[in-house]
Amino acid sequence: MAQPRCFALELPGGGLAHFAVGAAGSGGADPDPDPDPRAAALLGPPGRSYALLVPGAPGADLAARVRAARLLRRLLPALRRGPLGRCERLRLLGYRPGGGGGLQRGLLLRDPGAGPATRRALLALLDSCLEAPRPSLGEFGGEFGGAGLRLWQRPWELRGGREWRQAEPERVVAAPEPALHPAVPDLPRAAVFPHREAARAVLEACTPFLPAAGAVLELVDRCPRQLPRGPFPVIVVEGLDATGKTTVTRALADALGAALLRSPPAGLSPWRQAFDEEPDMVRRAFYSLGNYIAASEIAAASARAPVVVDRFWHSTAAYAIATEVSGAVQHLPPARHPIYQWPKDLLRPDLVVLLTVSPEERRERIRGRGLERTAEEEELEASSTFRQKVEACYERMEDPGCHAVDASPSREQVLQAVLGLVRDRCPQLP
Ligand SMILES: Nc1ncnc2c1ncn2[C@@H]1O[C@H](COP(=O)(O)OP(=O)(O)O)[C@@H](O)[C@H]1O
Ligand SMILES: Nc1ccn([C@@H]2O[C@H](COP(=O)(O)OP(=O)(O)O)[C@@H](O)[C@H]2O)c(=O)n1
Repeated sequence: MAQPRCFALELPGGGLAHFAVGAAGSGGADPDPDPDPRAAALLGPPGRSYALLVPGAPGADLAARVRAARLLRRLLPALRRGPLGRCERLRLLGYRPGGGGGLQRGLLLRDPGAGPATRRALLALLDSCLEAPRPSLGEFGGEFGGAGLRLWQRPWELRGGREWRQAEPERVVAAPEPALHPAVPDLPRAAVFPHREAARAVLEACTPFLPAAGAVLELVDRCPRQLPRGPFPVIVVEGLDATGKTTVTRALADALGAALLRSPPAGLSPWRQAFDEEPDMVRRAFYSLGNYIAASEIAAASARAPVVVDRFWHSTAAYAIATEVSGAVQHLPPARHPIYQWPKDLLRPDLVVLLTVSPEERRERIRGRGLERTAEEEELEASSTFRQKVEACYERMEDPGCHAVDASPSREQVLQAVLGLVRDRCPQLP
């Protein structure tokens, strides 16, 4: 019997509901336990739901994983148009219990009207995906019977390469919530790269279709792997957008007579937008390599003076984990998990300051700054769950950890608080 396919469905408001399709998910005493009622409410009548998933690829096949990630990103605009635009979209992750077989990333589309137009639009979307592998499409349904609501899923299959038919229904049953979020084992390959080579390999796989990848690889390959850093301290300032990083780093650099650097470094600015439009896996590889290029500049500068850095590896890791791990804070990898460990081949700062302000103060400062916001900043604004996950990841970082500083007071008070921390933690400062 094929192993059950399990799914993690991100619920409105940030929870997660797990269910299985095919063989009984739990394998427990009752062969057909009904799924989590929160999932059942989103899968069963009166509306109609569809699972649109991009096939996973084994970890080693980077080109296939990049292709799959780009395919899903390419589908998103079409999912906001016509009948599909009227559907509720919820993040859906397909996985095998115990790992293996590659994660399937995608969406659950909930059509409240349960009309045929949605199904037609989805099959037309699949027809437009000419390159292999195509996304998979499963349609959910259910019947009320003596034992209550019985849910099933029927995959759509292309018969003879030209006719879409529905396969036999498979039961939707309960599945136990795994100890770790199903995306966590994949993080070191997909988003939080443990060393330069892991990030480099992703951009290498992009060079056939993304010229910017070749340009960034050229820059990072000029950076020596062994970095003789100087005697002066390296201080990183981290925090959510609009917490005051730019303001604090400038004032701190002035006060210390320090060099002021940032990651990604200015030299990567010509390609940043191109990567921000790529899927998360590619985007995170870009920012990871940006950290290695910035490290080269930091090492050189630390021979001459203290160095202050605006964002570094903690930004890359915190945003990557908070993005990849669906659900809420409780679904993140627990504190002490290795994913929060600083990469062994990346220059390690002497102090990391984490600026924190209340959501209200942050909103006020964003308004005051008046600049347009990136999609990620919009997400931070729209989703308190995402923001809480980023903050929780920052707090779980280790070796070095982040030292939180309340950045709500006046600019001068915040600067004095940071200077006090620097003097405590960087005794080598002249
Ligand atoms: N301590 C502070 N009190 C009030 N406003 C501040 C303070 N620090 C920064 N700001 C303002 O908040 C906005 C965001 O600050 P900025 O330094 O750009 O944050 P970040 O670099 O973290 O996005 C700017 O308009 C800045 O002038
Ligand atoms: N070292 C870094 C810096 C930024 N980033 C990503 O880039 C986003 C915005 O960076 P930014 O420099 O524009 O943010 P601000 O400093 O303008 O607030 C962050 O939220 C991260 O997702 C990263 O992953 N790693």
